[in-house]
Amino acid sequence: MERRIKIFDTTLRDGEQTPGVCLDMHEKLEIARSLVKLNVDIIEAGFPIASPGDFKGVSQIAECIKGPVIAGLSRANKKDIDAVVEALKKAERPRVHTFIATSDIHMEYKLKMSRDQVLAVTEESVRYAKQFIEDIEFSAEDASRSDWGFLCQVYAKAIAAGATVINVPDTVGYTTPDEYGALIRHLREHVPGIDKVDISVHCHNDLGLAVANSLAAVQAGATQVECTINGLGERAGNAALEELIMAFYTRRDYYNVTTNIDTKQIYRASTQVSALTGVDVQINKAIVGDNAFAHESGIHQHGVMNNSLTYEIISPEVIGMSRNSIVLGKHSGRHAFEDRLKQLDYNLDSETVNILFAKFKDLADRKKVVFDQDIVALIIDKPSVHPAWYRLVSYQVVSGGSANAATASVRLETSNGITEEASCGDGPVDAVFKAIEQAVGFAVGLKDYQLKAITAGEDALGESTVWIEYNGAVYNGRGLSTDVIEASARAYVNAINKRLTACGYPEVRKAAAE
Ligand SMILES: CC(=O)SCCNC(=O)CCNC(=O)[C@H](O)C(C)(C)COP(=O)(O)OP(=O)(O)OC[C@H]1O[C@@H](n2cnc3c(N)ncnc32)[C@H](O)[C@@H]1OP(=O)(O)O
Ligand SMILES: CC(C)C(=O)C(=O)O
Repeated sequence: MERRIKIFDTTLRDGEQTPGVCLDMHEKLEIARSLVKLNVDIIEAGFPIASPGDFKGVSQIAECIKGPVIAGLSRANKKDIDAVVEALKKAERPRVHTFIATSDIHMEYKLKMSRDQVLAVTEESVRYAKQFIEDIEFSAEDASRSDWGFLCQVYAKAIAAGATVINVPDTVGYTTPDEYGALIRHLREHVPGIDKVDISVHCHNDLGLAVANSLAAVQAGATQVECTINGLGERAGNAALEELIMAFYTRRDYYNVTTNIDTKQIYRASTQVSALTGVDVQINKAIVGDNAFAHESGIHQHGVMNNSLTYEIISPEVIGMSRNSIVLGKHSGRHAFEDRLKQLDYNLDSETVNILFAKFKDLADRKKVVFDQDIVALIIDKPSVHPAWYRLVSYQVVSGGSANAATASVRLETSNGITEEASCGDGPVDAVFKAIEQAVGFAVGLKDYQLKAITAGEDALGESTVWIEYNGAVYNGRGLSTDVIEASARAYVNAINKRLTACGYPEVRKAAAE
């Protein structure tokens, strides 16, 4: 009989640990809603003790998102556990996820604790959390590099103290499929009470083995898999949700397991997470990369024309990707546009549809064909996601001549009216950024800048992502336009708005004045 594997999504916690990724509360809620559509079993919403923003993100998700279990991460101490319990107060199905490292190297150099101390802290923290919340997940950080005998003792203590899930992380992506499978089997044979709890796996991708290791663990009896959309996460990332799910789906004959995931939501979730985090999906990425269903060579094309199964093991419709990518143009009407939104599974209120339709018409005027990706980009770019402090009204640039010098002027709208500034720069984008910086009146702290085309063709929609840094925190902004300078300016203003929303205007002004 097929076993059902629980899917624990940690895009909003471990995924957010991806360098350069910083999601605000609105973005976290948008992603959480997509995770509900995907039908994941557990959403790890964040690490509440980490920052007030993280706390707020977890509590908002706990309040607004119904259906999946909502988990919050804590170290193995009372202060962290209290923060999780408080943040999850309004959750329908709360879970405390507490962890402590068990490898000799982590215990000696990081925690400076003996094995006996770690055993005692494991028991205390699980017992403490259990007073408030029934569902407790315990993780032995760096489990794959821990002594197996000691690991069995730690998990036995956690289960005796009330853990409902024990997680076996490959924290540094060190293990191999055979070794990890053997570890899971060893735990199943040697940890008292393990048959009463879920066995979870959490794999990092440092050697590119996160998905392979997770699959081997499932074959060895793991019942829950932790993963992220697009494989985001600390360093090389975590096991990618879309790869795991499609491996289970496509090779059901081999793995003999099922999940509750609605595979048709995969492409949408991947696109959304990529846009909101500013982390591109590599073109040859399995399942969701641009080339995943592209056939370049003649022999392959010939085979696919005769029968797509010759070279396609998954059909793109299964992950919610439309085969017919040319859809709408400037002569399309509102009915066709609304119909397309529904096909893409966006059920938006009529006011949002009105705004999007106007943007679509504007885009269609500048672009011959509007692809599904363009429409999704417009939806993700919708203004309600971030309260705007500044709005780009217009800009002008003169560039060329010696040493790429350029001058730019910008007009920004604020609640106090219009502000206008001009500046020189090292090229048009630099000049526009400097003019915007002058208009807002404080040092913005540009950290990184990226520009890409959403679809192919000379009239493609350009997408710019800008990362700025303030007080150690990084904020990313995104801008869309068929004009790449305008896209860049919009992204810059968007990042500034996010930074102001996170830390408030007066504080920024004060810091700039000091
Ligand atoms: C493998 C993982 O992905 S684990 C999750 C990693 N994620 C993050 O760290 C992101 C969020 N982290 C943070 O914001 C901060 O690190 C905080 C708020 C958690 C802690 O900040 P600080 O108090 O400034 O401590 P700092 O991060 O410098 O050091 C970690 C401390 O926690 C201790 N610690 C680490 N893991 C654990 C644990 N599981 N249980 C108990 N204590 C722990 C360390 O020994 C160190 O203690 P010390 O201050 O007594 O030396
Ligand atoms: C907290 C644990 C699960 C973790 O993220 C890791 O070990 O990688």
